[in-house]
Amino acid sequence: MPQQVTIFDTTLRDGTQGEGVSLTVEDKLKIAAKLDDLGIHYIEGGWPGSNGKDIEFFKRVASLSLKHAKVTAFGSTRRKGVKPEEDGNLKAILESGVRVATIFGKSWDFQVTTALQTTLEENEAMIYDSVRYLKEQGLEVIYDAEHFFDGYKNNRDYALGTIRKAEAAGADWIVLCDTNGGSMPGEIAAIVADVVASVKTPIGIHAHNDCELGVANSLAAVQAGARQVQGTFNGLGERCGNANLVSVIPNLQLKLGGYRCVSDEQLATLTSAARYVSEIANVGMPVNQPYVGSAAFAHKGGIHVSAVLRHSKTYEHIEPELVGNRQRVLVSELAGQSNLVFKAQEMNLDFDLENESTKRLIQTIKDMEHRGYQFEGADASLELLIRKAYDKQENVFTIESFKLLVEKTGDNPVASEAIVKVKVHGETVYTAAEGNGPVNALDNALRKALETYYPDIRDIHLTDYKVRVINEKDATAAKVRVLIESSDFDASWNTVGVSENVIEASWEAILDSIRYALIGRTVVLDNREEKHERIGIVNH
Ligand SMILES: CC(=O)SCCNC(=O)CCNC(=O)[C@H](O)C(C)(C)COP(=O)(O)OP(=O)(O)OC[C@H]1O[C@@H](n2cnc3c(N)ncnc32)[C@H](O)[C@@H]1OP(=O)(O)O
Ligand SMILES: CC(=O)C(=O)O
Repeated sequence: MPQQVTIFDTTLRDGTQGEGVSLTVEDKLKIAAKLDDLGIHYIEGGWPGSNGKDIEFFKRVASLSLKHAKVTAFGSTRRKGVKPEEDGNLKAILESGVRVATIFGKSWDFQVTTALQTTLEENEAMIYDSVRYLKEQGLEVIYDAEHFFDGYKNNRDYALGTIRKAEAAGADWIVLCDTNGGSMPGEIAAIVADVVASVKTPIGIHAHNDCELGVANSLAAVQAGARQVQGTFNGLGERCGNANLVSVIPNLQLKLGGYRCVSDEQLATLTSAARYVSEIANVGMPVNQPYVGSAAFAHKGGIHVSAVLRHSKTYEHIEPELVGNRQRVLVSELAGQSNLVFKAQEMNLDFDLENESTKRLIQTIKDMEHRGYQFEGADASLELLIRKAYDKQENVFTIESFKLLVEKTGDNPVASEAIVKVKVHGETVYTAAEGNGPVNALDNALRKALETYYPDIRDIHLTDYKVRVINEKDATAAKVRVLIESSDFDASWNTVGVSENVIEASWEAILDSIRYALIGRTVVLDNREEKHERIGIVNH
């Protein structure tokens, strides 16, 4: 039977102590519901003694009717010299209506005398009284032993004495915190093993990531006998963050063997849950985030791709689907034929990959990347290149010319106007449009020219625009790479343009975006609708 490890998520409390993280009550509720779906056992919703937002969260969270998770409110032990029943923090926890309280107290003698500015005995009494009081009120109590590892290293007897007070008062869990994140896995393992042998209460671990060991230290603690892991999603948290549960969970369940945190079905939603939290928290996830990042199973080197297509195990440590991720192949100057085979299959393109065009296409891609293009983030431009190489391009329009007028008069904002001359289905169309900048004006003028023929174009929007200088040493004469993301109601796609002129680079990316979007769209000619089939497509 696998050993159950309890997962305690503190994204909504410790995670919000991370720089740049600020969650509204709605954000917190959405994240709580997602964590519950994933099978997280405890969700620490916030510190009701700290602010009104957290008080509101606890009022509203009951309406979520969570299926798995217990919601817990955080707070400190009673203030020095204050009775627990008169302590504001403890009162706020009780008033929040939770059935589980998580309170932290000091384990490090130095912290007691320096930060709390009280005596070692009063600190022990603060811990005992607070846990006892909450237990008497009928709550489950998780006791977080702040700075436990630093305290243990400085004064083992005192540190152990503080958690014995929590145990004597009836704590349900004692969680050892590496609050400053400075401990090494070997130290964590040895100290946890000593604690597990010294107290009867189940032990947990709360590790911070200051030495990039939050996950490693959590695993070491579990192997030494801890049965609860506290952490946050995507490692959000103060300074360098907390142990990243998104890595802790699959490591425990898929790697260490013998541990279980959530069901296999729930584990298969890990990637979408991590991405959801990243979206709601508005904190981007690194593409190379283990297990769930978009590059976690992305292969770029031709040799790797060739092997992975023969068997994914050659370059993948797990099947990505176990955590809800997927294999990807990137096409770049490091690509070989295998990268294109994969891409063509992924894009459902039907052409003979054995012919000479494939080799020429790879060379074209390598030459273009040398000139500054980057296709790994521009799948739509890549698809157009592949189609062109195999003569499977739908040339729905050609640009004859464009003109731009950028004018600044007096204190007025700069005005931009574009005129484009486009040949579409044999007809020449002139259009003019204004925009909030020259690129926007061009985009608007092109759409205006095409929308009579392709009414769907109104649903397409430019959703992201990035410019990168690619040979900085030439200053204003440097080349720029423009990456554009566009979307409609169903999908989003990325295109690239490169030039020494930012407008030309943008124009190239816009044209690719619109050309890609119009593949297979319905065209209106003489008030008749004609459905254009996507050519070169295999239907599976
Ligand atoms: C390791 C952790 O992550 S702990 C969590 C840290 N997170 C936060 O602090 C976020 C929320 N905090 C807050 O909103 C505020 O700090 C509050 C409301 C809790 C307290 O605000 P204030 O009353 O203005 O106190 P302030 O923040 O300046 O100082 C902390 C006080 O808490 C006391 N304190 C610190 N730890 C503890 C503890 N474990 N038990 C009891 N008291 C404690 C300090 O001694 C100090 O009190 P003192 O000045 O009487 O000595
Ligand atoms: C309790 C807590 O958040 C810490 O010690 O890091």
